[in-house]
Amino acid sequence: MSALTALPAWQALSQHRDTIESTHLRDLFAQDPSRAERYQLHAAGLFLDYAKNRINDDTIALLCQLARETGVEALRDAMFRGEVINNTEGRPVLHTALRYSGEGAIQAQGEDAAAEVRDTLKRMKAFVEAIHSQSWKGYDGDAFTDVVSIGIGGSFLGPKIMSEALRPYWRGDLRCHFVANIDGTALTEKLKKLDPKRTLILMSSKSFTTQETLTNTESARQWFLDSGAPESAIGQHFVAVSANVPAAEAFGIKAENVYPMWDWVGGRYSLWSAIGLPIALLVGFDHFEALLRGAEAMDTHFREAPLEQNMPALMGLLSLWYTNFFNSGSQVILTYDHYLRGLPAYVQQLDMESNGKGVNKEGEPMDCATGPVIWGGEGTNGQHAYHQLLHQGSGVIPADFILPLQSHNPLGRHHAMLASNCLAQTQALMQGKTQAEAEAELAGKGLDAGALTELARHKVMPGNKPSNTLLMDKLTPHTLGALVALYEHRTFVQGAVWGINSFDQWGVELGKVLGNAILDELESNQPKLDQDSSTANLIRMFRKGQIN
Ligand SMILES: O=P(O)(O)OC[C@H]1O[C@](O)(CO)[C@@H](O)[C@@H]1O
Repeated sequence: MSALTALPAWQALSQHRDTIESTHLRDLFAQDPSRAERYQLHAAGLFLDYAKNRINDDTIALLCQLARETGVEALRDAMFRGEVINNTEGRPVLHTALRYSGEGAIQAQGEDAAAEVRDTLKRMKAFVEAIHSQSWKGYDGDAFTDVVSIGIGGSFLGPKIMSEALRPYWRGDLRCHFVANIDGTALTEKLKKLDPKRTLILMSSKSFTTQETLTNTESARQWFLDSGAPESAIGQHFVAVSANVPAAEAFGIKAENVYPMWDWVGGRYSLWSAIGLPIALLVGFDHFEALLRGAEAMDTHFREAPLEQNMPALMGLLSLWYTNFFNSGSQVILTYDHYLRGLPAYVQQLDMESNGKGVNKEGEPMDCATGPVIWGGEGTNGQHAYHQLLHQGSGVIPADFILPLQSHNPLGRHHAMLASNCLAQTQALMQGKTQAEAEAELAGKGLDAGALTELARHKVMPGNKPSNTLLMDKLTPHTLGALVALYEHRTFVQGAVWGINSFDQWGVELGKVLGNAILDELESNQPKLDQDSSTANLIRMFRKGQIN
């Protein structure tokens, strides 16, 4: 047993689970009419109803005790102070500094991170306004109409998904096209519709070493030059965001066109930095700042609210409750808003790259599960597909339902219908359907008693399936910022309890190294194949371009 699973709170939760297991959620609601009032929270413009979780007051008390025994609050405070909590890379973790609007300093290994952020925001603002006012134009005097944003992972998902989420706020004078994959089709399909004279290429790579991003940018440069643009025009059309300014300059991007990133911001936490420039270009700098303020409001709440009333802490602890005490290997995020359809993929990267770890900070193997599989999609589409498994599958898959109360596109009864589906799903998962209810539904349909009982068995839904419901008045830059920061901190809380480093990603680095070695073999004519027999055979086929 590890120090973690031996903790008094962990042990108490293991026993408490049996108490909870013996009571159906439906009965918990029946026994306590005030349940919804007791298990709800407001923070930073968001409302969380967590009453449909398999919990009682003891569960919350024990989960908060576990957080205290594992030092979650101390680690949180150390993160905000800029201490080196990413121990394997020797770095502070300061994405919260990116949205800090105070005047004070935040020390990050001898630098004032807050001052650097303020300077960068000023530069970003000037850049965005120059493009919008058309004081910065293409080399032939044309205003920019299109931006191609090249980046991958955290340098892609945040800007893309948040831009989609803020579509109602787009200015309308610029389009943005996101290219991440090394698959040449991705870039080719985007570029073939664009006019190089009116296109700005925005390349985002914290490390400036990522194969996909470097290769896509090189190909975009070639496309630009092949169109007849002079080499001297590169400076007007290519901008980069990177923590590696010398490498960006060596690549041919002018120093004044390189916007900084810092080692103390993880890629998957970086949309608040210059990595978010595509968002600012699409919605304008005021809305980008509102996004930062929403995140900052959630930071303040996370920092100040006691654990029992702390939205990210409670969501993180509830997630851990199911992962570690109910063996739920996955969790689903269901957004009832078309603009938020990308959020599950965003949280998937955020959570799985952060908490997909098998050893703790000391490098010792974990003896309990860590990061669950995160997946999801937009309602109501999923109701006609994978919700079947949520309702009648054999495991427990906790769900987060997210619903803005007002639509940006009020259209007849659409929004009420959308909301009714969202609420009905949370209710159906919680209540389920008993054998008696299923039989009552079938009565009068002309079935004999045996057939009726048998068919009813297929219609039984166990219920007792937990969910959170997150509401906001409307999806705005502010509420979106708060929502994303909520998931960031929820991820942090789980990693802190598990005692893992949520801020490195050695697993994804392995693929990069092996990929380069195999690339050399694919492009070589030498028969030498220093690979296992399966990989060697696949390489041979690629060299031939034929499967036979
Ligand atoms: O911004 P970079 O350095 O190009 O990295 C892109 C992405 O690659 C990763 O390192 C892993 O593939 C992510 O963490 C990161 O967001």
